[in-house]
Amino acid sequence: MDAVLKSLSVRAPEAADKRSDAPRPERVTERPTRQEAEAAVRTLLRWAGDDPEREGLIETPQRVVKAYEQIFGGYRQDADAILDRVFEEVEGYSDIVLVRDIAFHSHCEHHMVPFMGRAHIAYYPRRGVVGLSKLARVVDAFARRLQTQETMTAQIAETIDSVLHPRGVAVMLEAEHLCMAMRGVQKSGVSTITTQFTGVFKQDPTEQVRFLTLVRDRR
Ligand SMILES: Nc1nc2c(ncn2[C@@H]2O[C@H](COP(=O)(O)OP(=O)(O)OP(=O)(O)O)[C@@H](O)[C@H]2O)c(=O)[nH]1
Ligand SMILES: [Zn+2]
Repeated sequence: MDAVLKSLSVRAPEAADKRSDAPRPERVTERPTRQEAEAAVRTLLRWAGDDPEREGLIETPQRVVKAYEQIFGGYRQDADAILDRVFEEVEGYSDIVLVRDIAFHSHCEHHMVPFMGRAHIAYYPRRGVVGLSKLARVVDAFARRLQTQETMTAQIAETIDSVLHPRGVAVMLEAEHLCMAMRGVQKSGVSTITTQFTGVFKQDPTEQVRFLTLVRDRR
C-alpha cells in the first residue's frame, strides 16, 4: 500500500492518542467539500486583487476545482496496483528495459507551482515484464501530487523495486521548476536532474554508465 495514500487516510479525531508522551498520531486529513474548495478559490481570487463575481471569473472556482481533481488525481491512485499485471512469456528476456522521455507535469510542494520535464526508467526484469505504459502511469500517479523532484524520483524507484523485485531499477528525472523561473530567483531554462538506483544499478557503476548512455544516445 502506498505511503502517501496511507498518510492521507481520514481518521476520526477521537482516535488520536492525547497523551503527551504518546508517539505522534497519524496526521488527520479531512477532505473538504467541493463547495468549501470553491470558496477557497474565490478567496484567493480576491487576495490576488480581482473580483470573483465578474463575468469572466464567475465559473472559475468550479473550473479550478475540476482541474485540481485531474492535476492532483494521484492522491487517489494506488501506484503499486498499476504494476500488478506481469507478462511472463518473454522467452526468458532478462536484459535491460529502458523507457525514456516520459513527459510529466507536477507541482512543487513549496509553492504549488508547476515543474515539468521527462522521466527515464530502466529495470532488469527478474520474472517477466510489465506493460510499458504502466511505467508512464506510475510516473503520473506520483507527478499528480504536490512533490519535490527528489521525493518523486525515490517514490517511482521504490514502487517498481518493491512490486516487481527486479534485479535493479534506475530512475532519472530532468525538470524545470517554474517556481524558479516565474518568481523568486527568476532563472529560466534551468534543469534539475535527479537519479535513484537500486540493485545492480546501485552496486555496479558500469550499469549506471550503461543507463546514462542509453538515456543520452539519440541515434
Ligand atoms: N530540493 C528541492 N527544492 C525545491 C523543489 N521545488 C522547489 N524547490 C525549492 O524550495 C525552496 C523553498 O525555499 P524557501 O526559502 O522556503 O521559500 P522561498 O522564500 O519561496 O524561496 P525562493 O524560491 O528562493 O524565493 C526554493 O529554494 C525552491 O527552489 C524540489 O523539487 N526540490
Ligand atoms: Zn516551488
